[in-house]
Amino acid sequence: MLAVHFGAGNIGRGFIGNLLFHSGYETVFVDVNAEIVHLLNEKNEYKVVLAEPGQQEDVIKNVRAINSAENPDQVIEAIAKADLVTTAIGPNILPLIAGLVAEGLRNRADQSNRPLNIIACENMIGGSTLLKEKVYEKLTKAEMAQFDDLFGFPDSAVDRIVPNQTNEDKLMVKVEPFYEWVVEETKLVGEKPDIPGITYVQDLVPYIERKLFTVNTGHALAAYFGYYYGEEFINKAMENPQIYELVEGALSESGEFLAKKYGFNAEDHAKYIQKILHRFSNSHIVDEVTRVGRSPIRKLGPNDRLVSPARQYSEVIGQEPVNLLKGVAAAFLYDFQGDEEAVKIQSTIEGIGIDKAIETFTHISSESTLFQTIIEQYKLLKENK
Ligand SMILES: NC(=O)c1ccc[n+]([C@@H]2O[C@H](COP(=O)([O-])OP(=O)(O)OC[C@H]3O[C@@H](n4cnc5c(N)ncnc54)[C@H](O)[C@@H]3O)[C@@H](O)[C@H]2O)c1
Ligand SMILES: O=P(O)(O)OC[C@@H](O)[C@@H](O)[C@H](O)[C@H](O)CO
Repeated sequence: MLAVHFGAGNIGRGFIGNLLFHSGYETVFVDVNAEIVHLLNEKNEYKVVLAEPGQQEDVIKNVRAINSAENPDQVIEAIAKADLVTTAIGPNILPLIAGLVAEGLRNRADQSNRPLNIIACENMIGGSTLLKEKVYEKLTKAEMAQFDDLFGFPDSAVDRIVPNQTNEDKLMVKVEPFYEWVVEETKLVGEKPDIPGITYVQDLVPYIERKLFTVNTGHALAAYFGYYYGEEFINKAMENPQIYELVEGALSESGEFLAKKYGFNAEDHAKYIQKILHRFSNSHIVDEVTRVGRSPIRKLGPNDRLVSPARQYSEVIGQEPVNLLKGVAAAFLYDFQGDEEAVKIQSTIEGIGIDKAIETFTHISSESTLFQTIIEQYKLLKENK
């Protein structure tokens, strides 16, 4: 069985490639990082190490790679032969691979009627759905009908903390022991991929909201407040009682609306939150606040981990969240110069002021009380910096 996976980065090698190997797949990674592509083709294997006492090592074999910037034709050929296509490249990159995916699927449909599933494993609501939309923008009406029959784009939620790697062995990936991969069964075509480790569900929305608005919401607060208080790493930030309290407070707020909206058992959700706080504090993982806080424009988007739970909390619970809005305010103070989006937010604030910047990035109306609280919190944090 052949899997084509876009993105041989942290989660691609550290999680998806790992599960694919143990499920019997040969994996072809598609990436634009020439060094990683070269090394994967030279070694055809890499190590995954568990970040825990004992540091258990796993060797992932049967892998190779294609540089899509240099050899797009090889990617098109690989998609024609694949039994599964997955991605872990980042939400902002999905539109950029749509043309190549469309070409690959078109070429495949010309040769056979074999169905194929394309699963985006990104931290966003509706990642595969977005990729499908972008692929369909490249198609004729007749091709769309043909693709509807042949190709499935089930959404998914993936959870495993994989920090940026600083190992001498450039292919090796250190990962946390925990993992979860949930895939929407109803949008699959053909046979269900037999991958132990995937949980298939009928409706993905509760699962992706639970993951994004707990793991990633808490992570974002730890990153933005960690940065604010001068911490370099997430586990160190979690040692600061002020940050811990803010993160735990935000998770209890998002948990309140999630439990009410989806009927989650409150006790189980409280355990889920405690487990996540424990994962953030893992001393065997060195995870920079700047990785976790990366792309703040994306993270401040109306459907992402800060604004969506804040808005939904106020709608479902009927009150304003405190900690979630502090998280939004802290993101507006994130001025890391190595992050293009952070630089853009700061120059926008300078250019049009914080009020207009909040409206621009969060789409929260300046009429709303949420908006006023974000401004107040932003000013307080700025004054006390
Ligand atoms: N790292 C984690 O803890 C984690 C966990 C769950 C989900 N995710 C999600 O997985 C996705 C990837 O995150 P990551 O941490 O692995 O990032 P990463 O930067 O380590 O990996 C992304 C990879 O995509 C490659 N890439 C960039 N443009 C490309 C293109 N046009 N075609 C092919 N490859 C391209 C990059 O070279 C890189 O190797 C993101 O959506 C992230 O939110 C990450
Ligand atoms: O990947 P991002 O930028 O959406 O979010 C950063 C981290 O919160 C994220 O990568 C987590 O480590 C991951 O989602 C854990 O499953």
